[in-house]
Amino acid sequence: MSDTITLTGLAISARHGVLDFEKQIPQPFVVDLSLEADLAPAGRSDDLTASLSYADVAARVVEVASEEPVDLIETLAERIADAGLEWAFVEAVDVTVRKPHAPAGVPFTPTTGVMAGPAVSVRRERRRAVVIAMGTNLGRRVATMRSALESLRALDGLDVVHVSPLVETDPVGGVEQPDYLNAVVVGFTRLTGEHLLAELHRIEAEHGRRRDVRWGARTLDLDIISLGTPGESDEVRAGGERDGVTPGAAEASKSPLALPHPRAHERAFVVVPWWQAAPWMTLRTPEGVVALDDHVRALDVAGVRRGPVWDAEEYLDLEGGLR
Ligand SMILES: Nc1ncnc2c1ncn2[C@@H]1O[C@H](COP(=O)(O)OP(=O)(O)OP(=O)(O)O)[C@@H](O)[C@H]1O
Ligand SMILES: Nc1nc2c(c(=O)[nH]1)N=C(CO)CN2
Repeated sequence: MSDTITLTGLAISARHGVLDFEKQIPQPFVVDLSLEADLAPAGRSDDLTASLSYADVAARVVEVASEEPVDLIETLAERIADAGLEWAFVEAVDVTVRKPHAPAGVPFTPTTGVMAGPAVSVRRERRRAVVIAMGTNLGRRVATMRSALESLRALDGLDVVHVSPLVETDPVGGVEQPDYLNAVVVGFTRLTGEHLLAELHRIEAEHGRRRDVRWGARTLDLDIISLGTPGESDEVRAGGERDGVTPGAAEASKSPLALPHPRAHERAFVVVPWWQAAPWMTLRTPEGVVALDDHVRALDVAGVRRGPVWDAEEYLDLEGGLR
């Protein structure tokens, strides 16, 4: 369960309802709203810009409720949920809309502690495609990969849908080190890139990851390769601060996150297992959005070999599985 910002009992006067007079004469609506987001950065920094002001949230709900009247409280709840998800930082929204004076032909009697009248509740989650690359070249590599996969599958907010076979790969990056096992998982997530990255760092740390030599040996490396669908409105493009690499960042970002991963497209140890897991996908390269299936054919894949069998077969997509 993620962190939440909750506003309870927001009292609004508005003109929604199926009956004609309801669109003429305002009546009370009471909204409960809960926004899921990662509040740890704000909690640690005590900085409002790392969060969302509940005053802004309240104002936005009033604004949405004041727009042109609709028949159903379902529609109002849907609109409020949509407005909540417009904040990039929000991962899911729970909304309850109550109509205490609803004209139902029967009076509603307030019960202690419970507001009278009809209510609807909806939950809407952000859902974006995500590609995560895994790698290890220290310790018990297969056990580490299996355990890391279990951690990813257990991560609240991430649905793992396709898992590649393990590939064994020559180390890339110039540092003398053992061969890697690599794999790629593909799925959907409601988490923001920053939140997902924080969770990946936690999983890396739980597997003994130490950050010393860049591109050096590691027990576990988890990278976000892409978030959202390349070329679509939900694609996340963010500039990283390292190297001054800005892979087409749409806006300057305070976060160290670089998306899509600026080096993934040139790394056969990422592209080959990704293609094995989900060959129909696309990726963004410096030349634009290309089909993974075309891109893999143009890549030097000499350093990538079939790896040991792991327990991921049950998640493997058959078409994209080992060939
Ligand atoms: N898309 C991303 N996925 C993972 N980490 C990222 C991403 N963008 C930026 N980072 C940041 O990069 C930092 C360094 O990551 P890491 O130590 O895994 O680098 P590396 O694996 O040695 O090199 P590379 O980034 O080339 O794979 C991380 O602390 C993380 O904050
Ligand atoms: N073959 C291979 N080489 C690498 C890898 C990796 O996962 N596989 N990761 C690196 C830094 O992320 C550096 N080099």
